[in-house]
Amino acid sequence: MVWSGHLALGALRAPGLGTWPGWLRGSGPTVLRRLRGAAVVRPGFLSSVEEETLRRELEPELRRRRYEYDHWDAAIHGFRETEKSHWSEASQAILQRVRVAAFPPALAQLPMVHVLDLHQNGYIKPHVDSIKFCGGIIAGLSLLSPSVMRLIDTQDPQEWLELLLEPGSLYILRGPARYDFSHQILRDEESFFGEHRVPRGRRISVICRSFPEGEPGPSSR
Ligand SMILES: O=C(O)CCC(=O)C(=O)O
Ligand SMILES: [Fe+2]
Ligand SMILES: [Mn+2]
Repeated sequence: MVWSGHLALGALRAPGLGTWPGWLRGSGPTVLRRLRGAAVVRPGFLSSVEEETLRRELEPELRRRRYEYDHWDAAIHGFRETEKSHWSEASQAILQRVRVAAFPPALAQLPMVHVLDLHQNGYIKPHVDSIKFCGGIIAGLSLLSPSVMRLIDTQDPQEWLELLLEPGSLYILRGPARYDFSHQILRDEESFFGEHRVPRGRRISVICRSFPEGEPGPSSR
């Protein structure tokens, strides 16, 4: 049995089941309890002006690169990416909002922001971010296309949670959602949230991460 929010007809955004909002659906009450506060989606985190600000800043940098398909063992297929440290003032203000929303004030964060452009036929296979390069918190903005992120318990594949990521949404993975579950972005053919088809177009994500634990943090942050 699948526990989920109840989707309004014709709309992806949905009222929740109890205290669980409709942009999360999972295999059962256990997974919902375990990941409460650990896997978070905030739909409409960005205003349409903010979305456009990020898109316009990123588009010229991304367009210079080619989509990559040929890494047979890589988690991500059909993508181009960049690590970006210099941002316009308007974008810095947006990223600052993300940092405040996702990270406790004292936690060291990676200064470079990861920008990932997934082609409409691109997808991300299940993986857990390497603890060498990423600390305990991952926070991602989604632009352009909706998508479904699926989390699966690495010890028990029957336990899963799906996040509906609309353009302008912010997701946060921490604690068990970051370490005990793999995450993936479904390819277009498999992109459903419950019975609702979520057509996958090109998607840009802007991802902030905390500093790897046990690594010396950057001195001036
Ligand atoms: O595109 C995203 O939101 C997630 C990307 C991801 O999982 C990664 O780069 O490790
Ligand atoms: Fe990842
Ligand atoms: Mn990556």
